[in-house]
Amino acid sequence: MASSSIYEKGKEAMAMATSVAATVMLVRSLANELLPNEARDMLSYGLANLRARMKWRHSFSIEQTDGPYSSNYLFYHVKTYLASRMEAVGATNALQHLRLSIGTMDDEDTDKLIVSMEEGEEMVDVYEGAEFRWCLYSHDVPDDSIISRSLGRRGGKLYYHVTFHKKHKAKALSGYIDYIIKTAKDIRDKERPLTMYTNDDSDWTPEDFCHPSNFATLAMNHALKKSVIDDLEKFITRKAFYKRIGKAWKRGYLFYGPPGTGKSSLIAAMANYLRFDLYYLELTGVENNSQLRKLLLGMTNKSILVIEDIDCTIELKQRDDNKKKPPKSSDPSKDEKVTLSGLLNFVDGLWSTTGEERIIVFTTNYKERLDPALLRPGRMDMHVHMGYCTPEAFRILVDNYLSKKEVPIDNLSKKEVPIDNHRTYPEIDELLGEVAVTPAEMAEALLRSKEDLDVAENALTSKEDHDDDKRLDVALGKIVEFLKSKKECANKEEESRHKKKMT
Ligand SMILES: Nc1ncnc2c1ncn2[C@@H]1O[C@H](COP(=O)(O)OP(=O)(O)OP(=O)(O)O)[C@@H](O)[C@H]1O
Repeated sequence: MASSSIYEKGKEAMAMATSVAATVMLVRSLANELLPNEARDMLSYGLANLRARMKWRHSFSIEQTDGPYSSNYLFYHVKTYLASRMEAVGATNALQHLRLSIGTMDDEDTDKLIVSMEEGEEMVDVYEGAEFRWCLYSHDVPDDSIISRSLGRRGGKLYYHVTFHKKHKAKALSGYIDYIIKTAKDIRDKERPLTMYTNDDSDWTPEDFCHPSNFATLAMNHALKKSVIDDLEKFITRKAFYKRIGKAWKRGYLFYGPPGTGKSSLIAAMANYLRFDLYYLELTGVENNSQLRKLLLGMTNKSILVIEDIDCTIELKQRDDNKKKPPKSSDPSKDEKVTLSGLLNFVDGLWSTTGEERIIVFTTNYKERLDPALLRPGRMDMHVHMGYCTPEAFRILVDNYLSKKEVPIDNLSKKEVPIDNHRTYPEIDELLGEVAVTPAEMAEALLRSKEDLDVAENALTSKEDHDDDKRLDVALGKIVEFLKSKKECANKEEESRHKKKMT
């Protein structure tokens, strides 16, 4: 009985489903026959739109106000972030597929070309697998428009509207916005001009820092350069680690080597790479610990403290030797003379309370003259030897000074083609093994031969005379001559030293 009743109900349901399906098909074919094409298109567009609205249901806006930058903080961070996303896709792609445009920044004091979103344009950004649809609107949309009605009247000039799937609401409000702010801050940090400070008694004097040195142009062995970059990278990403182990978030470097080997250039490259300001501390000019304390506290975070030529600060070494003598005043921190090891202890104490990243760099031409206390583990984390010009470093200098050919890397920038090989290289490599030439001397020789070439080329008229290979032959030929004459001088000096010894 029961089974026959289930069978009957199943039959009824089948009949009902068949009739509904038949009705739907009938309505669809009637609609297809009776409705004009435009109406059919509108219907399907409306349905698609409705489906999209259901899917992209959640949204919010970030608006620009008439106030200063600080009150537009989030708006400009979003602007910077979206511009970088567009640049990441490539300007041409962006123009074609996302309808984005290239314009000048109108809200900041710069005429730098940037890719930015224009009013009414739309772009999709993907964060951790979630899609976020961004659009830029202006408050001038009429009050009765769909946008105004759905979003409410906007008080500012422009606003970004972002739409996303409802399931990504939590991700949008926490992770995504934080990510946008962090990315934009990093970009702005990179674009921020750097400052170099020097000390005058107990005050810092600022100056614009625009040293062109960077890791690409720095002539040093690749493996050593990479180890410095890796160390910096590791350091700046380890805030939590330093906090956990209760140590000041600082890193100490000692750069040593003969004059002209690039110690100052390496410091400049580090500052440009990290976008850190530089504080050049002239220790001999600091009277006592209270002045030193004031200077150290006056430093901003994300900065590099540089103390150059510490081997020359003999006075400080003597102070170190005499430091066992008791201070005159009852408050030792006030008039006690500054010493190198005292400085390091001071730095440790003061910087451990700031919780921000700081770097300290010492340079010396004579590492062997340094107080062993300075060299012991834990004082300077990395010792970097800057040496005489090697064949590897020489090739970097040749690229810096003589490379002329350029190839486009994208639509906005070009890269110079490296000069990987030349018939003079084996001879030059051999000579570099025999004579000690600093990168500074080599850079000067390359500059001289480039200038000579430029003068000679300006006097030429025929096209073939500008041949790049011939240019290189002449320039590198001069470098061979320069190295040979250096070798001759060195041999003569050696001979006369030898003669003096014999007599
Ligand atoms: N390794 C290098 N790579 C590129 N250029 C270099 C290098 N070393 C020196 N130069 C060139 O020589 C100039 C002087 O070098 P720099 O001041 O960096 O050397 P230094 O080792 O700091 O010298 P010093 O000990 O006398 O202060 C630089 O401005 C740069 O043009």
